[in-house]
Amino acid sequence: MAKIIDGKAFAARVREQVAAHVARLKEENGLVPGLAVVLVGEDPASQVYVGAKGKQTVEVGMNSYEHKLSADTDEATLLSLIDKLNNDPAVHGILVQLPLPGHLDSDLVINSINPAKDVDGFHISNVGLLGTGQKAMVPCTPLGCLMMLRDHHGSLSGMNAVVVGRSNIVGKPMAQLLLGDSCTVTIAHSRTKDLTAVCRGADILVAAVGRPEMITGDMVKPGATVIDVGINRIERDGKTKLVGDVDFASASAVAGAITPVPGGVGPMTIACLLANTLTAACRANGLAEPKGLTA
Ligand SMILES: Nc1nc(=O)c2c([nH]1)NC[C@@H]1CN(c3ccc(C(=O)N[C@@H](CCC(=O)O)C(=O)O)cc3)C=[N+]21
Repeated sequence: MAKIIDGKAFAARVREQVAAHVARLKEENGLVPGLAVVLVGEDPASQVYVGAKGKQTVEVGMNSYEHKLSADTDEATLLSLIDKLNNDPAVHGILVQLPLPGHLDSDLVINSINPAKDVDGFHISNVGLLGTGQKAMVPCTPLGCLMMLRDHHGSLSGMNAVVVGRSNIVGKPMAQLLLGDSCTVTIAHSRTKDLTAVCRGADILVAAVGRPEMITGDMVKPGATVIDVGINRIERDGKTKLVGDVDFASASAVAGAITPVPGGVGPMTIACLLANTLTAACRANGLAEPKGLTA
C-alpha cells in the first residue's frame, strides 16, 4: 500500500510559513502583501474557489481584493480594471479566474497583467522566463506538486518523470520544473502510443489530463510516486463525488506514494498562490524572498 502524501496538511504548513513571513514584513517593513482576484461571471465552482482564496489570503495576514464582474463584461472594461490593478502599489498579485466567458480573449487578458504581479505565472514573459531557467512567477499547481515531490524524495535528480497532459496551466510548466530539478522528462498526451508502457517507465508520474480515473494501477511502476492533479466531479451510486485523473484504488496498491483527491494537489494550489503573492511583494520592494516557497 502506497504512502499517502497529505496535501492538505502540507498546504497548512506552507500557509504557516507564509503567515510568519508576512508578519515579519509588516513589522520590519510596514508592508502588507495584497492579492486581487478578478472573477467574470457567476460560475458556481469558480465562486467557491474565489471564496476559498479570499478567506485564506486574509488568514495569512495579507489583503484580499475581490472584483466580481458580470458575465457580459466587455473586454475594454476588464482591461481597464487590470490596468488599474497593475498601477495600484497595494496590489502585489493579480489573478484572473479562468475560464473566462467565451467572448473574452483569455490570452490577451492574461498578457495585459504586469508580469511581476502575475501570480498564476500564465503571462508569456513568465512562461519564457521559466523555460529559460530565469527568475519567473511559477504556476501554482505545478509549484505545489514540485514542493510535495521535493519533500518526499529530497533530490529528484536523474529520476524518470512522466507528465500526462500538455496544458499550458499544468502539463507544460510541470515538465519545465521537473527538468529544472534534473529529471528525465517525458510529456505524454491523448495521442501518445502505448501510454501504459510510457507511464510504467515513470519513477514520478504526474496525471493532469482531466479524465476521471484514467490512470489505472497497471500503468504504474511498482514503488513510483503518483501525483494526481485531476479534479473531476462525477455521479456514482446517485451521489456526486470528487475523483482525480488516477484510479486511486488500483494505483495506490502499486505506487510507493500517491496524492489523494480531494486533499492532495488542490489545497497546495491555493497555498502556492499565497506563496507567490508574498514572493511578488518581496520582489517589488527589493526584499529577500521567502526560502523554500519558490522554485
Ligand atoms: N486563474 C486561475 N488560477 C487558478 O489557480 C484556477 C483558476 N484560474 N480556475 C479554476 C482552477 C481550479 N483551482 C482549484 C484550486 C483549489 C482546489 C482545491 O482546493 N480543491 C480541494 C477540494 C475542493 C472541493 O471540494 O471542491 C481538494 O482538491 O482537496 C481546486 C481547484 C484553481 N484554479
